Order: sequence, then C-alpha cells, then structure tokens
Amino acid sequence: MGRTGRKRKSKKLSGEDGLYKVVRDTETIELMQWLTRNGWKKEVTLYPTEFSTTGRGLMTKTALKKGDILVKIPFHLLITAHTVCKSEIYDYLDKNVKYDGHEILAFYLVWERHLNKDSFWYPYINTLPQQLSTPLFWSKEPVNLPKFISEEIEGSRNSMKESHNHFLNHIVCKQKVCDHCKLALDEIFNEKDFIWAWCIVNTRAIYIPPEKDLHNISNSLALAPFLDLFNHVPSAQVEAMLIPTENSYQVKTLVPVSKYDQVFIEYGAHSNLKLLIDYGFTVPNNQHDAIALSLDDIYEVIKQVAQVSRVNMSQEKYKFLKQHNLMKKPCLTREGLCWKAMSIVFILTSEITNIKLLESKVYSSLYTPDEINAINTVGAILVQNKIDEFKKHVALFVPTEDDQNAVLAYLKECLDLLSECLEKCK
Ligand SMILES: C[S@@+](CC[C@H](N)C(=O)[O-])C[C@H]1O[C@@H](n2cnc3c(N)ncnc32)[C@H](O)[C@@H]1O
Repeated sequence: MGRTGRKRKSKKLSGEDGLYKVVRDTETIELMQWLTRNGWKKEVTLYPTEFSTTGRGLMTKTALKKGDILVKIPFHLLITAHTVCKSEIYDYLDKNVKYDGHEILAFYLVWERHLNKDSFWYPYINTLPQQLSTPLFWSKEPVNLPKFISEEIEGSRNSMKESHNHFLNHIVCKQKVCDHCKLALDEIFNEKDFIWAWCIVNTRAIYIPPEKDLHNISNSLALAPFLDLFNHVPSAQVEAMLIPTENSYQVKTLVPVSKYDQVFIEYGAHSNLKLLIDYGFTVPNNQHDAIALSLDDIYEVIKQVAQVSRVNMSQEKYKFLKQHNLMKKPCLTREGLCWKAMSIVFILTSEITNIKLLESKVYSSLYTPDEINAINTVGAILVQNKIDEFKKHVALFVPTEDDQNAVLAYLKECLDLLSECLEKCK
C-alpha cells in the first residue's frame, strides 16, 4: 500500500466502502501535474483515496454510467519493454540473451528509481509504495505457516531470484561506475531493490498485446501510471484495451458506479491463494477459489468408508484417470466437489469395470441415486477432513507482523468455502 509521507490534512468521509479519505499528499499532486504536463487528460473525475477496507484506491466524485471511459493513458506514459530498449541502461545488457517482460521492467524500474529526480518517471515512481504487503516483503517468518502456503511463497521467491541472477549474469561490465551516483552497476542492481521492483511489476503491471521488433524480449506487460491505482474485486466489470488510433490504453466501465464509491477493476480470475502470494491480500467470497485435493486424500477417505464403498482401483482405472487428466488438480469448491474430484470418487467406488461405461457415466455425469449417495458420502468426509485441517492451521498460525494477517483472512475464507461445500454434499 502507498505509504508516502507529507500527508496534508483531509476530511474523513464514509460510504459503501467504509471510511475513506481523499489522498492529497504532495507526491500525488505532483503525479497528477506530471501526467497532465505530458498529455494525459481526465476522462472522469477519479480521486486517489485511502479506503479503510482496501487501502489506497480510486474514488469517483460523479455517478458513472455503463460505457463511461474511466481512464485513458497515452502510450508514451506506459513503461513497456520498448521504453527499456530505448534507454541508456539497455546498452549494458547482453543482447544475445532472451529476457521476459516481467524481469526487464523490474530491471528498468530499479535503474530509474536510483536516478531519483533525474528520472523522467520520478513523479510516478515517487507515488509507488516503498513497502508492499506481499510475502516476499515479510521481514520475519510467521509461526506455523501451512506448508502448502510456504511452498507457494518459495516458488515465487525462486522465480524472483532466478530473474535477478539472470540479469546480473548478463549485465556487461558490472563494475562500470554510474555517472549519476558513482555506484557500480552490480551495487545498483542489488537484490533488495530488485525484489521491490519485481513485486511492483507483479502487483501493478497490465497486459498489452506483444510489442513488435523486440527480438530478444518476450513482452506483453506494461506499467501504467495512475491506472495502477485501481484496486481489484472479482466482480468488477470493466473492459481494458489498447486504442491504436488514439495511441492510448483505456479502461471502460461496463456497469454504473455510484458517486463517491470506489471504482474497481478485475486483475484476472485469481483464486485467493494467488492473490495472497502475488498481491498480499484476499477478497471475501471469491468465486474463483478452490481447495486442492490430492489423489491420496481421496483414496484414504474411500478406504475409511469401506463399508459404504470399496476401493476399486484396477490398472485400467488408473490408466483411465491418467489418460483423461483427472488426477490433475481435483478440488473442492463452493459448489461441492469439482467434476474431476467427483469422477475420481465415482471411479474408485464403482463396481463397474467396463471402461467404456465408466467413461460415458463420467462425461455425462448421469449417475444413479445410489452412485450420487456414494459420491456424497465420501465427499462429506473429504470436506470434513479439510475443515479439521484448516481449523488446525487457524489455531496454530501466529502472524509476526501486520501484513501476515492476510494469511489468517485467507484461511478463514477457506473455512467458509468448505462449510458451503459441505452443505452441497448433504
Ligand atoms: C495495482 S495496485 C492497486 C493500488 C494500490 N492499492 C496502491 O495503493 O498503490 C495492487 C495492490 O493494491 C492492493 N489491493 C488491490 N485490491 C485490493 C483489495 N480488494 N483489498 C485490499 N488490497 C487490495 C494490494 O496491495 C495489491 O498488491
């Protein structure tokens, strides 16, 4: 979240999104002036505002109609791989190597941030949060972080480290001293600053169609000043696109928004686990959420309820599950067992050995009442086991800093999802 200094006094107001306060700090005012000086025009009156529910976001001062353009950012105010290729720092990269859009933007951001007021982007960079709430920014480990979450964080940390090493390995003349600060390039591109930039790109970049003529960069990302102040809700309905004839990137609302409400966009169909790891927050009742199951979870429960159903795993059935990709990501959702989980339970409990018949049942989902009963019996125990597991996680988890409370919020959301799922198995 933006923790910039020198706040001016401003009134606290309240609305749909709880308490809010329009941000009127010097940095934000300078950002708006810089955008205007460089050809940006307001489409509607959106104000950077601090909301008690989400932190800084954008509030509309007027009622918005369906189809209103929320924001239009001229191309030349987007930071893209093209911007990087035109910069002096690009000369110091080995051009025989491939770079991806995420890492090249992070690399550029580290450079421009270090230039401070000498950077064209200074008014933008100056409003970026210095401290992020994402797990890569935690300074202390929480106590009893569930293993599946720590594995995801590890994955994210490894990608960031890989990108950083990739760059360090391909900066030609690392010892070159910068004219601006007299530091060597490998000191400027230190891991701490790279983590910040990598997370800024991860949490704020937008997708654009891949730019042409960038033979060594796979690129479809851009940083978009001001536009990146929109917060996310899964239910937001907006349309975002490049408008080549107007040399701009625009976002349009597909629904009306009331005066003084926060205007949201949707970052993608992200689960709460993805939001937690990549963005450092979760949303309530996220329809994209699911709790992962393993084949072992399902197998164990079927063994437990052997009096209800027997485990009927033959070589052919195993081959069938594999061939049809059914073991990949079975899960529990608010709607009950997902189709893959239902199919596995059915296949492992059914007496049917004819694979063709199993296939037609699984793909049509035309089960008899007894078969549904058997699936639900196993399903309810599977869900209850997960509820017990997540209750333990909640009881044992101890945050050691504020941002880690997002983990608790996530685990509680999982428990809500599981209780809805249990209802569907009854
Ligand atoms: C693109 S930025 C949005 C602007 C950002 N809030 C700011 O102050 O600069 C994405 C970050 O905003 C925050 N965010 C976005 N949507 C949110 C939400 N619904 N609830 C809480 N935080 C949210 C998260 O910290 C996320 O990493």
